[in-house]
Amino acid sequence: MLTESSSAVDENIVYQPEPGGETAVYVRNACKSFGVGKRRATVLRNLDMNVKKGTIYGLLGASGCGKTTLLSCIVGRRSLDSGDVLVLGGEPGSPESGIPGPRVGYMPQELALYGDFTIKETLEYFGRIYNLPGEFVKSQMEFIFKLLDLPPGHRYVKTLSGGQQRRVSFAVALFHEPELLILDEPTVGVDPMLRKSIWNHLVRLSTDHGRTVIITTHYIEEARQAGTIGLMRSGHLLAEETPQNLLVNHGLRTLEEVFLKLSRTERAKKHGALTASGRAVRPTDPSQQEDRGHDNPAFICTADNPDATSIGIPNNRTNISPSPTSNQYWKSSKSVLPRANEDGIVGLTFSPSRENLEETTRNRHAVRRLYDLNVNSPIEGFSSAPFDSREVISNENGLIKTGDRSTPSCSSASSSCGSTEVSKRPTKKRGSRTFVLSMPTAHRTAALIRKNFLITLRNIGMFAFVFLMPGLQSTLFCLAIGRDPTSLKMAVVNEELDPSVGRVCNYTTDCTYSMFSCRYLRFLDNSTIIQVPYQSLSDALDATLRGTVWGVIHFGHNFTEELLERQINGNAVDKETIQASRIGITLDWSNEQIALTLQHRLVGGFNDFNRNLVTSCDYQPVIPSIPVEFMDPVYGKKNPSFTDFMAPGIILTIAYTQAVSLTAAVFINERKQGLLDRSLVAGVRTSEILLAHLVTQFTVLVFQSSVVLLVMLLVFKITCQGSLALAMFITLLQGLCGMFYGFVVSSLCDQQTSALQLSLGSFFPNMLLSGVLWPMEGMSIYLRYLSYFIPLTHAIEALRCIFARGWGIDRPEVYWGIVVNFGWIVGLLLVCLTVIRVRKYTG
Ligand SMILES: Nc1ncnc2c1ncn2[C@@H]1O[C@H](COP(=O)(O)OP(=O)(O)OP(=O)(O)O)[C@@H](O)[C@H]1O
Repeated sequence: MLTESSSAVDENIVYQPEPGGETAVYVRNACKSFGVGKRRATVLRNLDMNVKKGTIYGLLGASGCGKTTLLSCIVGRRSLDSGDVLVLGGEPGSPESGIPGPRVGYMPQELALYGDFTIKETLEYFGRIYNLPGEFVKSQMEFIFKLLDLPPGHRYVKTLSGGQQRRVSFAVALFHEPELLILDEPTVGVDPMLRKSIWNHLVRLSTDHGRTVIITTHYIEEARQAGTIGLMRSGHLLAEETPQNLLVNHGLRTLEEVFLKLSRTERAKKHGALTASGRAVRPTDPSQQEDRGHDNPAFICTADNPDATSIGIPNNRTNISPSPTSNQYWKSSKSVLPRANEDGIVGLTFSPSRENLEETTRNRHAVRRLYDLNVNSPIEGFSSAPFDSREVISNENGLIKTGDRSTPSCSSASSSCGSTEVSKRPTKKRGSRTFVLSMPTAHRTAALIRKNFLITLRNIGMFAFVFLMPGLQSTLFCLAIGRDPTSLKMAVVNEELDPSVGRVCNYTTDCTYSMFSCRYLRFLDNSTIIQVPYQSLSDALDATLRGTVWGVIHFGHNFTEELLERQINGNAVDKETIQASRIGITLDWSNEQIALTLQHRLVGGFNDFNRNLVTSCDYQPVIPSIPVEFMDPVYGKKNPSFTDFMAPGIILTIAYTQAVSLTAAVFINERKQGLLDRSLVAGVRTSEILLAHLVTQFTVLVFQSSVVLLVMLLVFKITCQGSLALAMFITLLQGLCGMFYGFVVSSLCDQQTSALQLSLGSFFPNMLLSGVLWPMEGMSIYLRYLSYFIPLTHAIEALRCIFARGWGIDRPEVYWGIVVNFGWIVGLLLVCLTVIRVRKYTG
């Protein structure tokens, strides 16, 4: 373990570069653009960088000049459009390099910490990721807490101040004592005293322990303690020198003055070049140039000999850092022999002709061997990776060229770095080296699972969403959906009533033929219909128009007599009698469900009244019924509830949407906060992240599905005729399908808002077309075909068959629900992996 007392460090210690150092990070002709078409902005343009092992490299430059982009390419989180990066002897992502893995400590610009972790838990988490021994973790924690003056370990990260949080983030990068530290602005928000102590520690790490540090900072003067300084502007380095050399060579007192001078000189050169070439002179305000996407024609790099291509290789044995401003590359057209120039660069130049093809290929191998000797790769059998990018390119004419490394290759025509033919990376399949779904390791997967559970349980919002929401949703569904409406006011206009002649309501149940209106009203369900008496039909209709009541029940003056007449004389009665014997009902049909309920109750009430009357008069109760009888149903109940119909769809929708939103939220949050990048750079694999989330999500799903089924089946007595285990299995599968859709959403969206839009945008078509709300048989035939392609449709049908019909897995309706769900899971996983892969190489 590194200790603070390992070297007596003066507060104003200045780093002296170690002679004969090896290369830790090597960047050549790095080009990187963002966006497409007119919005394409070139951020790195033919950038060269050489970081020697055991040194501190201060990367300085104005905001937006591309520092973070460069670091993200170095740590393998982004890919260059063209050019090469070697880290600790290999391309980031290749097995030869230290990235991803414990050889590198990365502090991203974002905080990249879990707010719901304590400081101690944060360090322990990364200790588990790196598989550090417990004793080491303990002692290292003591040391780091002292060194960085961290608050007590039990404090939650989210409760710390901004500066304290950055120190914790810095502690994470230092914790496992990596060979290479990559720190993106570690001293922002840190007080001057602590800043000094951080720098002193970095110096100690490099001088006493041979660690390499790349650090970006806005505080230019603090970088005096660095061994080398790279002054960056508009995507390339203005200078790469020791601070002392920069000050002495330019005869200035501060690095800030040197930076300004170099910037002005470059601007003047560009200005001159542009004016001399007769082209329009662009504004020379540096800020304008920084922000314009750096597509300044002044960066156009032209080859001395456009027909020739050349390769420049650092010769570390001579230990001279190539400076992009100096004549760093040696060139000689038509030569095929490697030669070293005065800057220690070994160069080869090839003529790209058909005849030279064989020779060219031979020379490539020669160069590779030379490179192996010169780069001091610690890896035996150093792969062809560094040279693949320079490999021969077969163009459409069958001609072969090598990538031109001796001359900057920013494109002139398209203003885009690396867009010329020679600077493309043709033969190497970049994806194959970095995107491998390799086998997960136990320690990292366990650390990730533990972290997932801790976050879920600690965050109150998350906890409520995960554990309380499904129960609440299903309870609300059962309480709010499918129940019959109650307390519906109906106006009753009973002209039969006339107390002056003794026509009052009696409550007889005998075979009495009087006041049938009152007798009928007694059979109306009081919980559904509230009878409100009105004196006149016009008043009652007026009340309906005003929305005071849902309709009117009207009895004529001689209702009882006319009804008897109609029943006794049957077909012989006249039209007037028929009209006077009817109960006139006028309903407000603006609400179909309410009107249907009233209709059902009013007709049912008449049937009950009729049955009661004929029974009391000793007739057969079936006499007044229509001669159509519904026998016992084959499946389901005679009086089915709409809740029963909707329940399967709601259960699956809850499982699906919960999984989508949880997965998308977790991943977008992690990526936005830089947590995903930090974990991936630390060596966590995509397969481990997926597996850990799968385990966490599956556990959550089992809980959620159990709660939903419990609430629906046990508390609200939703009918389930079939196997509960099968129902549970389909519900879990649907949840997994939602989880994989959540992966797709999170891989496509960078922001929570766009994820929300995508999730909600797909939620409604899913819900409307899958038959949750209405039978699919009610849809047009074309829409029905579309709905078969929705993940919920078959699963809902399967669950309905289990619930209502008690069918098992032997039925096609049930097993199709399972098969289609599996298909969706596989399909969504493939989409997600493709999106991640595409975005890695375009972002
Ligand atoms: N994903 C992206 N898509 C489009 N443009 C991007 C993206 N990432 C960075 N950029 C642009 O690239 C340029 C360089 O950004 P970068 O973050 O590398 O700058 P920087 O030097 O680190 O700045 P700072 O010191 O402020 O952090 C900026 O103009 C930025 O807007």
